[in-house]
Amino acid sequence: MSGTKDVDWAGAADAQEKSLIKQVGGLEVEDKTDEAASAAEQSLFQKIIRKGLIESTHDLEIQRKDPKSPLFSVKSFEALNLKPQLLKGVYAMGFNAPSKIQESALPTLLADPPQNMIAQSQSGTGKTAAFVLAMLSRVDQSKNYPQVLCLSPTYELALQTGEVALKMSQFATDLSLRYAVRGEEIARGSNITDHIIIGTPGKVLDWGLKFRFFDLKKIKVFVLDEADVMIATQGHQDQSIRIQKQLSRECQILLFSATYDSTVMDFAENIVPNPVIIQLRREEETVSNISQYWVQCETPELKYTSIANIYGVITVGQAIIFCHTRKTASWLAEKLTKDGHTCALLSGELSVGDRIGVLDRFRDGKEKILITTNVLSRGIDVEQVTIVINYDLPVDHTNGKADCETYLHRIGRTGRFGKRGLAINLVDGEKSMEVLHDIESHFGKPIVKLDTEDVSEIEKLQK
Ligand SMILES: Nc1ncnc2c1ncn2[C@@H]1O[C@H](COP(=O)(O)OP(=O)(O)OP(=O)(O)O)[C@@H](O)[C@H]1O
Repeated sequence: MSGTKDVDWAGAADAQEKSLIKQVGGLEVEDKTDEAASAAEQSLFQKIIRKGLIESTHDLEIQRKDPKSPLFSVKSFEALNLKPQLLKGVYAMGFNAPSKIQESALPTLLADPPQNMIAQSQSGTGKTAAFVLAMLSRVDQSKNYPQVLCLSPTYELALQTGEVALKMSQFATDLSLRYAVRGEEIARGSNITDHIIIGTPGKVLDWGLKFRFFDLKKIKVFVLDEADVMIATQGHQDQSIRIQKQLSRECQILLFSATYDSTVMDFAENIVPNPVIIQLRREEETVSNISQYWVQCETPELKYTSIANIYGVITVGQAIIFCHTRKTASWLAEKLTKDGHTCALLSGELSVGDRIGVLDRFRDGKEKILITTNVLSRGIDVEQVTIVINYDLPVDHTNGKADCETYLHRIGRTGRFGKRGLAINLVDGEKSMEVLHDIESHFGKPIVKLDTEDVSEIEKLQK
């Protein structure tokens, strides 16, 4: 899948540069965190930057409503009795064997009589591929009306799912798909003849209920994708429920989510009657292979000096620096660039396409330092990052307390795949010292003080 080719990176950098010059008048830190990237944008960004399947060694938890029904899982796609064209499509996508969640979900997804399902596993574990395969398998091509309906939270996410469906059905040429998203129009009084509809809740409601372009009662499979993102959008929850109420009692209802908090669960149980629930626990991340340090520096200037000192002494592969606000991030990028470092700046005001462009350049090693706000702490996977610097420690913006989960996500960007990584935290006062102590006691691993004025101390970092 592309998404990077149209990116005008230089243009984006120029635009950032201009806004940076406009914005940055002094050193005072703007009290605005970078929350601009919505849940849907984050999800899209992660999907696009992901290079493949995230393998998990963690166990699945499966709850069945019917304890008598045997639970089985498959180790191969052949065992699923798929239509030959679909099996061919799956292999053409480079899938050799089902992923962990697919092993257990697919037999249930394809079972007869159909069963409802709620499935949760972290982003990238193969959920989309699983439900798309179920969607495609249930279509009866001899009937020219919509039989499968998939709701996505946004236009872009709907298109992503559609692309997977198109690839997987590349050999099933008589299967057709239609997007129900903004910009797609149909003449009044028409009937949709495509087998599959993928769309956003508002448009689907219009097409199905208001204009009756298709019959919701004839839908055999109803998929709610990215339920966690869906409920984060005002109105989507109600629209989804209104659609669900129109479906026949036999319709198979499937709900997928990357997270599993109580709001998602409440929504899921409200909309999916009598489901099989499959959960893949998130891989525990640890800080065990990351050396953590902290540096006392009371002012932004001193924070800058300590970064410069570290760079002056040791050879750093690639680094990510996390700031609390866009303004600080812009200021730091400008200052480091002036001092001859090649830096990239990534923050929430960039479009998803521009963010991908910045990240691609960093991955290719065109810049050695990536400065960012929280936008990036999840989902990025750059193998060569050897050092993470918390220019500002992560705090929960609602109460100002240590945000340990974000800390783990941030420093988890280094020391991946068992390699040793380095995390340096800049502490600029009592408040951030408190935050540091909270993080230290949360993970139960010491964060060691580092004097960046002392060359021999910095040299030790490399050993
Ligand atoms: N069985 C498989 N073998 C190899 N690669 C796979 C397999 N299933 C999915 N993939 C690939 O792994 C990546 C992640 O899969 P997918 O998008 O289905 O995950 P997801 O759990 O739906 O993620 P999200 O929650 O972000 O929607 C994709 O690039 C997909 O092509």
